[in-house]
Amino acid sequence: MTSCNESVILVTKVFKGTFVHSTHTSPLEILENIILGVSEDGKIVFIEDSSEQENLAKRWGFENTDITHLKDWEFFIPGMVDTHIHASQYSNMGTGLDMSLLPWLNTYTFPAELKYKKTEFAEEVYNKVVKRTLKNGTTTACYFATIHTDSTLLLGEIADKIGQRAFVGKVCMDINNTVEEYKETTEESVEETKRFISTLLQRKYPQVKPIISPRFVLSCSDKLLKDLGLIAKNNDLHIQSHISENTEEVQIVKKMFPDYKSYTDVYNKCNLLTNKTVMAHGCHLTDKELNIFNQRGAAISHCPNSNLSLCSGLLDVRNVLNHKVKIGLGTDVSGGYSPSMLDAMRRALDTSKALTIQNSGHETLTYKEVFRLATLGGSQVLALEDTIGNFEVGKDFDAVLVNPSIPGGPFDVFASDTFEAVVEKFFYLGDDRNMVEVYVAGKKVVNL
Ligand SMILES: Nc1nc2[nH]cnc2c(=O)[nH]1
Ligand SMILES: [Zn+2]
Repeated sequence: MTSCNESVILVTKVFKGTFVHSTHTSPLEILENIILGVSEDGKIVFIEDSSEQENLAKRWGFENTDITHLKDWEFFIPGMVDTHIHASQYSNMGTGLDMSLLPWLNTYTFPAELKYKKTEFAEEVYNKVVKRTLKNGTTTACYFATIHTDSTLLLGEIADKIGQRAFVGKVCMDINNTVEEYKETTEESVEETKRFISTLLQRKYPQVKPIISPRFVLSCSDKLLKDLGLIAKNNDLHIQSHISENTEEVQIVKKMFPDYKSYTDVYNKCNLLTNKTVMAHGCHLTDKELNIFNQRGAAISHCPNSNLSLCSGLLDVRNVLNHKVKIGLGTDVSGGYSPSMLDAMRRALDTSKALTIQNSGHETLTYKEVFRLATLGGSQVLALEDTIGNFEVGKDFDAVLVNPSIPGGPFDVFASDTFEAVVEKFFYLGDDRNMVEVYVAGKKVVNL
């Protein structure tokens, strides 16, 4: 296929069928009878009503035989964005959820992360986590790895090779009083972070970028936090950490940092709260702290499976939205036991319904809203809204082809169903068996 007058843009893929996505004004749009074109470099060139097919074919130089027709009931959704996942905890996923956060970290998680000193171990797990999440429709993942630079670089290499869009973070921690081997000196942490960033950036992966990753306040000295804030500022980098996940953690932070006004104030004063920051959890943030998030343009990753599994808290997403703070969803593997963003959507709904049980005045989230959180919301959280999140001309084609009636699939579709009912069933009941193709920047990275 060639283009004519727009000679520099080559349309290499054309799909015809139904597209389901979110916009700022509508959490769920079902666009039927659509024709969408993707350029050689993976960008959406047009998305129009199929009645425009002939005009588009002339303008962009494609033939009828170049068009891929979606089958009955099939639809595309935007690739989902996991705004918080620990790649290194994937080997523990589905185990050890019988404790609250701090004992869980000391008993299961730090010993597990220590194993990534060996790059052979990292290689096996990181290949598996990237493949598993992609197969579940996560086209963008924001990963924590471990303190080990070489293993973390390997995670970046693997995400690039397999084709997932990713932020990759070398964990920074210079405090660990329980698993003493699993920490760095302050200098090591800073120097290795610099090495990690410069090496990863030199590799010029198109979709894999570094992210500054102080573990959380309880694992980092004041000096380390400040130095990392400076590195992020000087290099205009993304930042991720954890905040106000559990009440015990919040109390200890208060005691450790009596001169700061709040947990949020600690990160803020260290230059770690920017419009490229994503903080996981935030279950116990006050309205004052949410206002600081809003002012700084910082975002929250809501990790409802983890919040329930570790009995951390119930984040009031409606209140976060009312404060105009950017918010998306995270699996938080392995505090969360599922690698699936569909699960994150369902647990976000469960959490919102639990809040409604406690307070009938609470405005429950809808299934459409949690879909928006998993896609467009996630793109905002990672400051990628101009690149991904929904089907708009100029954005990259990150997409999942859903076949709701796949033989042997997890639910049934009836001839009497409306299209919207089938989309809703997929969100509540679907799984990776329904995700028959996955695209990142126009490239097919999963094919059943
Ligand atoms: N859920 C979760 N919370 C944390 N807080 C600090 N580290 C972690 C972690 O690995 N998982
Ligand atoms: Zn986490």
